[in-house]
Amino acid sequence: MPSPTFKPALILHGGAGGIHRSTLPPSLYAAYHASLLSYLRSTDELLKQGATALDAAVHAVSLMEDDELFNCGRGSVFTTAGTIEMEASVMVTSVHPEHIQEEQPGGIKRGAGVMGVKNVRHPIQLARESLLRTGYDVDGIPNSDGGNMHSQTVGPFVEELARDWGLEFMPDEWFWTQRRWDEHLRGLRGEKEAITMSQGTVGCVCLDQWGGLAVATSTGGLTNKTPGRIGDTPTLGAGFWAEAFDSDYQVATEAGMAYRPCDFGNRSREASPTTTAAAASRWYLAEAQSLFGDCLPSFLRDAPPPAYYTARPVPPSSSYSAEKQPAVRTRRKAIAMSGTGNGDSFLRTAAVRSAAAMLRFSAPSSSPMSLAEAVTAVAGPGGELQRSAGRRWGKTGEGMGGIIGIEAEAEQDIAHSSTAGAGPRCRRGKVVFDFNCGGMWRAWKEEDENGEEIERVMVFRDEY
Ligand SMILES: NC(=O)C[C@H](N)C(=O)O
Repeated sequence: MPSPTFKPALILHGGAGGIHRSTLPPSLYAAYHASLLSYLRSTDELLKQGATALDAAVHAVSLMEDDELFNCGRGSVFTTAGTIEMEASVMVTSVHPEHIQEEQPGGIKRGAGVMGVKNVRHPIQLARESLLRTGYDVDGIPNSDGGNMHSQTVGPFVEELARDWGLEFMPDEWFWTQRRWDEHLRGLRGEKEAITMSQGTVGCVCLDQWGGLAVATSTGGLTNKTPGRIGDTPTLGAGFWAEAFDSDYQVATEAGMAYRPCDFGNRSREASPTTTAAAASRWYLAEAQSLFGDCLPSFLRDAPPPAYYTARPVPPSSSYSAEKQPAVRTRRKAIAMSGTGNGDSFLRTAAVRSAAAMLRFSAPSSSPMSLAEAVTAVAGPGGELQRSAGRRWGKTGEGMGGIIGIEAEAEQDIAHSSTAGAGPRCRRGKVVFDFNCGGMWRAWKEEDENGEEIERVMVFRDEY
């Protein structure tokens, strides 16, 4: 286990949709606010006591599954047939490369989704068990945990597993709520909702003290969905995602090396061009050109360096003195996201993995994207989700939604530096979110740059 050097961070969402000031009564706002604040605080407390990101995120979502305000667990919406079919998922990653594979709970499978679930009180706990029980240990030796290596499993088969694994079951009446039933009936009659809360999926993203990130998401789906419909919530890359990647780069200057601080893509603190990865690629290309000259194929001999992601370049040859050798920095980034909204649109756009890919493949370049920018590009106003609705935007609910996430970063010297192996330098996570519709219920906690704790609960862009 790496040392506990990260400041925990977390964000919850309680759904996004056509929520407007004029139709949101103060009493309903107060109820959501109180629930979200209390779950935020108890989850934060767990993280501070040393819980893993996975356990903390599952804790938060379990609380929301019991709270009928939210569209998950008790309080789930109904299908056209008047049944409840729930979906949930979890995924983990870590800022530490060795942590994810070897030691982080869930590191083997990384992500798991369950769908078409009935009567399981906490579908999120079923998703957690599905993640942790793999049938094998990290070395591939079979064990008897009763699990398998599948990433997605469906009811009623997954309910059998839930029984075997000792999860709690509840009768239909537990899940039935008047509010959702009325919504179901109004929907069948073709009446419009004043507040389209049926999109109230819940999600939680946590960063723990060890640099572990986890996302947990749970939903009843969309009001009056067709029985058997599978949404984005249990589908990897559509409604949830977590991944980590190295953006290695070399820093070489005449005088030695330059250090680029961890900046989460904040343009106002952008490093100078001489310290960017693009500069490093140029440096390597120049080296290759001078060493191999005409032996290089013409596209490499004459071409400018690529602006896209490249594999880690080989360190320079031994003909260079120690002073002139560049420092090799590894900036490892870990991200996790949870989406909420029209799941069919999230599926069609592979929404959260698209955001992750934007970030991953824009680095290292002279202008790597931050997670905030990628989330906005997908779920912000005018973003990929909204565009995917075409002329149906605003009419069918298509494209509507929001995404929450956390980006964490650690920077290490891995060669040619007196601090090589000194461990990660940056130990904060950055909470991000955006949405393209009236509102998104969300609550978050993080540390600002001065170490001050920020605690917020909001639904609109501005305070209620
Ligand atoms: N409430 C939601 O966010 C709905 C969910 N994304 C779905 O389409 O199943």
